[in-house]
Formats: sequence, C-alpha cells, structure tokens
Amino acid sequence: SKNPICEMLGIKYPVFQGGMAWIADAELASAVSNAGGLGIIAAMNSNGEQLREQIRKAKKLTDKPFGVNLMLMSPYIEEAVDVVCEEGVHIVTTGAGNPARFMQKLINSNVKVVCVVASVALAVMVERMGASAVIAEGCESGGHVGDTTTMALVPQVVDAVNIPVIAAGGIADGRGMAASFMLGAKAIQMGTRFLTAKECNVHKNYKEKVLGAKDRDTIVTGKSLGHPVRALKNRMTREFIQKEQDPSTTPEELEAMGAGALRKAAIDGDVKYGSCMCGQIAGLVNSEGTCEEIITGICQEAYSLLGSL
Ligand SMILES: O=C(O)COc1ccc(-c2c[nH]c(CNC(=O)Nc3ncc(Sc4ccccn4)s3)n2)cc1
Repeated sequence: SKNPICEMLGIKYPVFQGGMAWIADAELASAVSNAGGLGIIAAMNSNGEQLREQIRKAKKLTDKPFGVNLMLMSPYIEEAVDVVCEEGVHIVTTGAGNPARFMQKLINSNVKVVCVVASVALAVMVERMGASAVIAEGCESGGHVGDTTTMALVPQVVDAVNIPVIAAGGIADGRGMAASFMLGAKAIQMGTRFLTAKECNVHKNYKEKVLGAKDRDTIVTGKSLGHPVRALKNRMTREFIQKEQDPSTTPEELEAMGAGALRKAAIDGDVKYGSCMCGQIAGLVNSEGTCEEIITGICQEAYSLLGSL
C-alpha cells in the first residue's frame, strides 16, 4: 500500500529529520536523505547567501530530495524564501510562526509547503492556504513548543484536515512511529533522535548531554515571552526561570539571555550556560547511530508492530 507522503515527496521512508536551528546543516540533511528519509536544512537566522551555500552543498552531497526549514521568527525570512525559490528546493517546512504571508510565493514557485502546527486552528488555516501536509508537533518536542501533547494533537488534526499529517514530538523508536500511524499520521518527524546521529555536527558536549539525559531532564522556559522553548535543565534554565519569576526583570533582559544561547551550546559546546534544546524523548535515546541505522531500524520495528495488529 502506497504511503502518500513517500509518493508526494519521492522518498523511500516516511521519516523527516527536524530542521533544528544551528544543528541541521547540509551534511546531516544529506545523510538522512541518502538513507531514504527526508533530510531538512535549517534556514534558522541565516541570511540568503549563507542559506544558498548550504543548499548547494546538499545538492553536491545527495541526489535525493531534501527540504529547508524556514523559521518564521528569523529576521532574514524574506530573503530565505527568495533563495529557496531561486534554488529550486522542492520542499520547505515552516515553524515558530504563521506562514500565511509566504504561502502564495512558495506555491507559485512549485515548492511544496509542509507547516509545523501546534493547534487544529493553524492546521485548518494552512490547509486552506495550500499546504501540502502539516506536521502536528506536540509539546514533548525540543525547542519552540505549543502546549498540546502529540497524543492529543495528532488525532484532532487528522480529523480536521484532508491533507496528510506528520506526527512530531516524543518519537524516537518504532513504538512511537507505530503509535503515530495508529493516530492517523502518515509519517513522523524526529529531532532529538537525529541530533545524536553520527553524521550530526552538533558539539560533542551537547550530544553527550542528550545521550545521558533521563525522562525528566528537560524543562520549558520563556512562556512569559510568548515563545516557550524546551531544553535540558542546566545552569542557564535555572537562572532563566529565576529571572522570569522576578517581576523586576524586563522581557528585553530575558530575550537577551535567550539570544545566542542555542548557538553557545550547539557550536561552542557550552552546555552549562548555553541552551541545549531537546525533547522529552531524550531519556529513550542512549546511543549514537548512523542515519541509515536510525531510519531502517525504526521503520522495521514500526512495520512489524503494525503488521502484527
Ligand atoms: O498561530 C500562529 O500565529 C502561529 O503559532 C504557532 C505556534 C507554534 C508553532 C510551532 C511550534 N513548534 C514549531 C516548530 N518548532 C520550532 O520552530 N522549534 C524551534 N526551536 C528552536 C527555534 S529557534 C528559537 C530561538 C528563540 C526562541 C524560539 N525559538 S525554532 N512551530 C507554530 C505556529
């Protein structure tokens, strides 16, 4: 039986790699795509030329489809959209905001738009605007999160739209993939799992902290700022929460603390004062693997569970 996401995107396995800022570079995305999944490059806060460089690098490393994740909070979002259209990228995912203002331009350039949504309302809206699919991401996920769990969000989004739904948040093995398919999803997206892939260039300190994390080692900070973020508990989250609870702290001070924190952990390896964004499934991710091992392992486990039903 054909999988609609595999058919739509020309991929072998219905497995997306999350477009994680400062982590999902052309090398990780190409390794995922070469393994049969959908690799996704993070546009994050890159300017147009930096993003073009990553896209061209991926084209050299894989002849399979790959995507670009447009983080809608980026100050460079306009030029990133232009570069995606100019470079003939087939698929973009969008996150951390409302993609409405860019949908028409992307669709007119034959780009398939797959939007991360944290609510039924946004899923219905982006479907109406021409999204090819939606990624229903639960608050178990790392990074910028909504406030609904994957178990609750996925079936409600499946019931509300006719386009395929991809499940994300708290998925890292065949059980999570099989569960997602039982809820009506046609594919899954994983971030934390691919952060620990051998081909991921995130700083070793960050990777080791994720591999050593247990079920209750993440926390959400920044609700008061309007963009809550899940990361591993460390000195930075503790100080951030103390400041957030102190009424004399201004939002600008909190923003200043958060800015550059993810880069500090992912690039410089400062896992004490940096922000080690990662999902609640970190406690299940205890060993590195190649993208090939991760993708084929999870699909084999999921298909055997689903076939046994
Ligand atoms: O309704 C609206 O207007 C839009 O509402 C939305 C609300 C939430 C989302 C959403 C949730 N999750 C995602 C996709 N995931 C992400 O975007 N995860 C991210 N992690 C780190 C990021 S970088 C950063 C830096 C500083 C502060 C916040 N984020 S972005 N999008 C999308 C749309």
